[in-house]
Order: sequence, then structure tokens, then C-alpha cells
Amino acid sequence: MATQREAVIKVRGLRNQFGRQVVHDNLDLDVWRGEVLGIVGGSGTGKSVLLRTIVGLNRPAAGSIEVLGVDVLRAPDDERREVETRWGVAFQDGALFSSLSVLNNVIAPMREHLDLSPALMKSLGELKISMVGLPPLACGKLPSELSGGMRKRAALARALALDPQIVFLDEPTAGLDPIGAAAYDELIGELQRALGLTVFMVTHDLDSLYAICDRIAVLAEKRVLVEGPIEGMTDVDHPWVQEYFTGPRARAAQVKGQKTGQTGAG
Ligand SMILES: Nc1ncnc2c1ncn2[C@@H]1O[C@H](COP(=O)(O)OP(=O)(O)OP(=O)(O)O)[C@@H](O)[C@H]1O
Repeated sequence: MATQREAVIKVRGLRNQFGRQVVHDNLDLDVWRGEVLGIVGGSGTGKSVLLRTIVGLNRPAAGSIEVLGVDVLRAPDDERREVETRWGVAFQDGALFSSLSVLNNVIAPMREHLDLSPALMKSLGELKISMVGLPPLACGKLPSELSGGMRKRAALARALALDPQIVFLDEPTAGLDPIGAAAYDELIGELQRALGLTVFMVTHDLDSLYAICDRIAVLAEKRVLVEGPIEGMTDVDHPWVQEYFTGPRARAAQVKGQKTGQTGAG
């Protein structure tokens, strides 16, 4: 099995620096096709910066990033634009266009990258919106007219607009109540299995880690300190990892994960 793993994202020797603040130094990371990878780490360890760097919203000081076989930092513009259509990103606050309806938000990437008739885009947009569990009524609403949980689902629908192979999620369950968060986790797990997605998820949510992540990458000391299945994290001899994965919240999340039988998406 291990020999068949294909890295859809390969980060090597990554350095990110803002002024004199070094956020990442010589960071390496592989993300395997079809996995749900949870990125965790203390506040300010650079989880969001890592995501933003991989998707091209932040230019690193050094290193290389390969996504789906494309060297995204050095590829010519047309190749880079093409590979961008093969991933989708959903940010924590949704980052939807506030003046566009949910349907038009979901259609926006199609308008930009595909040459489809308006009628076909509308049908595809409605399909994506139903895939994330939003009612048809949501299509015509503005983002401001949705609840926080619905906005996150709308952002996910937009991330799925171009049938991506990889989805990046930045703190997808932040701000949701526990029931809403569990439902969102379930949705991600279902979509991942149904569509064969690779999911790169920055999260603080221990329940999500136990419920849907196949592997965890811990950011500490400016790099990926450790990566692997969640079960092995309690053996890692590092104060933050110990506190995070053996504290009372982790124990509660583990029990919950076992109760619902949701440990790992496989
Ligand atoms: N554009 C920027 N300019 C300057 N500093 C930045 C910029 N973006 C991020 N940083 C800094 O980089 C560090 C890492 O930020 P990042 O948002 O990635 O942390 P994080 O691990 O996601 O934290 P949290 O868990 O609190 O969301 C922080 O100290 C932040 O202030």
C-alpha cells in the first residue's frame, strides 16, 4: 500500500519570512492522493500561511512546491492557471463575493475558467449547492442573508465548482456549534469518499481530527514537526503535541470519535 502512495502536494525546503519574523524554515510536507490531512499547531505557527503559500496567495522566500506534478512557483502562467483549476479553496469566513448571490458565487470560477453556456453553469451551480446540503432556496440569497454554517457550505460549493482534485479548507468548523461542526465534518468525509478528493484542512477542532482526518501534520518550530495518523501523536515527545493530544479535550474527542465510529475516513 505504502509503495502506491502518490504525493499530490510536495513541499520542500519552504521558507516564509515577514520582515525579521521567520515563520517557516526548511519545511517539508507530502500530501497523499485521497487523504484528509489535518494541519494543526499552536497559534501563529503558520498553518494559514502554509495553505496560502501552496495556493499561491503568498510568495515564499525559498523552497519548492509541487502540486499535481506542477512546480507552482516556477511554472509558466498558463500551466499555473491550469493547475489552479484542479484545486478549490474554502476560507474560514467564506470569503464569498458579498454582492453576488450564492449561485453566482458558485458559478464565478466556472465563468472565469470554463467556456460553458449560462444554462449549463446554472445547472452545475445548483448541483454543487445541493451537494453541500444547502436547500434550493439558498441559491438566490446573498451571503449576508445566510447563517454562518450555511456560508461555510456555500464556500465549499464554490470550492467544488470546477470538480477539483484537491480541496483546501482553512478552519472549516471554526465558529460552528458542535452539532453544526459535526455535520460539516460528516459532509467533508462523504464528499471526500464520493469524489475521491484530497483534503488539506487547517483546523483547531479535535473532533474533526478524530472524525475525518487520515493523517495529521503538526506545525512547530517553523516546520512540520511530525506527521502521521492521530493514534501515534500521543507518543510524540514534544510539549505542545503532548498537551494538545493528551489533554482533556483530546480525550473527550477521542471518546466521541469512537462512539460514533468515525475514526478515519479510510
Ligand atoms: N501577510 C503577512 N504579513 C506579516 N506577517 C504575517 C502575514 N501573514 C501572516 N503573518 C504572520 O505569520 C505568523 C503565522 O500566521 P498564520 O496565520 O499562518 O498562523 P496560524 O498558525 O494559522 O495561527 P492561528 O491558529 O492563530 O490562526 C503570524 O505571526 C502572523 O502574524
